[in-house]
Amino acid sequence: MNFILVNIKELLQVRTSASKILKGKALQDLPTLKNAWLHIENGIIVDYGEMKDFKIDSSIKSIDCTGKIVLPTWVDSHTHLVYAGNRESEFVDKIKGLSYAEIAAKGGGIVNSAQQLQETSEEELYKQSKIRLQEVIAQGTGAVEIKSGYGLTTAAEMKMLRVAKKLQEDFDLPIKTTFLGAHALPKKFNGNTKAYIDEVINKMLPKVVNENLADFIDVFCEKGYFELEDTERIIKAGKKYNLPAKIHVNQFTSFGGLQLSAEENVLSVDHLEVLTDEDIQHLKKSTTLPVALPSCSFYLGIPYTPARKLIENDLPVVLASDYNPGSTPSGNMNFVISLACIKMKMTPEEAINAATINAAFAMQVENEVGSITKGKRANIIVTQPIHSYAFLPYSFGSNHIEQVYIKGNPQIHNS
Ligand SMILES: N=CN[C@@H](CCC(=O)O)C(=O)O
Ligand SMILES: [Zn+2]
Repeated sequence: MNFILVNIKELLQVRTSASKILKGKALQDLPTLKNAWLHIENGIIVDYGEMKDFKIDSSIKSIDCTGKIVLPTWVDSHTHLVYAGNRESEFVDKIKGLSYAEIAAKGGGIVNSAQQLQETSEEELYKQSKIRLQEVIAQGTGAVEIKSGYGLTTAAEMKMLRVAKKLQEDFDLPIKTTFLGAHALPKKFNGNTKAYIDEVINKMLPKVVNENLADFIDVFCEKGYFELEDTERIIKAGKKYNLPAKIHVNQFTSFGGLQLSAEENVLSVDHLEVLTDEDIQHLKKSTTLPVALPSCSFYLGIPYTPARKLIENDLPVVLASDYNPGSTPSGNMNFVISLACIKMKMTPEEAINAATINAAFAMQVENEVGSITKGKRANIIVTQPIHSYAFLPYSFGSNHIEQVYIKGNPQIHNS
C-alpha cells in the first residue's frame, strides 16, 4: 500500500525524532502541521509536510482530507479486554446503591468474572474478545495492552494470555500482555493470601514465562485484595524474569503501595484516584509513569486522578481506558479524552499527548506508535471534517472518526 493523504486540515503529534516522555508543562506542547500531507508506504509513515511544499507524484494514490484532522491512533496501555460474559446484574446492584466492595462481598466482582471465564472455552473467549478488539480499533485505538487476571487458576490465566497472544498474531497492531494472576483471592484459598501468592509466583509465573505469554506483571494492591508484602513479592518475582511491573494501586486507598512501587521504579502505577501529597513526592523521585483511568472513575462514581496536581509537580500523565466487565465496561478512548478534559481539567493538548506518545511509553511501544514520525507504523485516525481538534473531546459521546488505518490498512468499511 502506497498512498498520500493530502489537504489535511491539521496533522497532529508530528515529531521528528525519538521523543521523550512529556512531563509537566511539556504536556501542553502538541506539535502540528496545518494544511499538510502524509505519505504512507508498506504500512509505515515515510514522509509528511505542508501542502505548499507538496510535489505531486501521479503514480501514487492520493486521498483528499479537506477539513479533516489526522492524528496517531490512541494507545491504550491498560485494559482487561479478554474476559468472558458480562456483569450487567452487578450494574443493576450498583444502580440500587451497592458499592464496589459490597458487590464483591456478595460473590460478584472479579471472582464472578473468573467463574465465567473458567467455564468458557478458549475458542469462545477468543470470539468474544475479538469483537471487543475490533470495536476499539474502529474507535481509534491502534495499540493495546491486555491483562490476565480473570482466570485465577494456572489453566485459566494461561488461557486468557493465549487468547491475547492470538489476537496479537491475528491483528497487525502492537498488543502487549500482562500477567495479573494476583487480581483477587480465589474462594478456595479461604482467605490465605500468602498461599495464593506462593502459587502465583512459584506455579503460574514460571509457566507463563516458559510459554512467553507475558510482557509485564501486575498485582491489585488494595485493601481487601493484596497487601504491600504481596505487592513487593510480585514486583520482585517479575524482576527475576525480566517482566517490568505495571501496578493497580491507589484506586480506593493510599496505604504505601505507591511508595513501594515508585521505590522499585516499576514501569507504571495505574488508577491513582486517591493520591496524597506524599505519594506525589515518591513519584517525583522515580521514573514510574502515573496512569489515569477516568472511565473507571466515571462508572464507579469515585474521584478522578488529580491530573492537574501531577502536571503542576512536573510529572507525566498517561491516559488509558481500563476496559473491563466490572469497573469500566467501555474501551472507548475518545470518551477517556473527553473525561480527561471535562472532569480532570486537562487541556485537549495534554489529553491527546497523554493518550498517544506518553501512553506508548507506558507499554514500551514508543518506537512503533504514538506520534507522526518517519519510520513509525501508519496507525492513524482520520476525522470527519471538524472545526478543530478540541472538537474531539468537546463533543463527548459523538463519533467524529471517519477512518482508522492500522499499518496503512483502512479498518472502517462503509457499505
Ligand atoms: N481494580 C482492579 N481491576 C479492575 C476491575 C476489576 C473488576 O471489577 O472486574 C480495574 O482495574 O478496575
Ligand atoms: Zn485495571
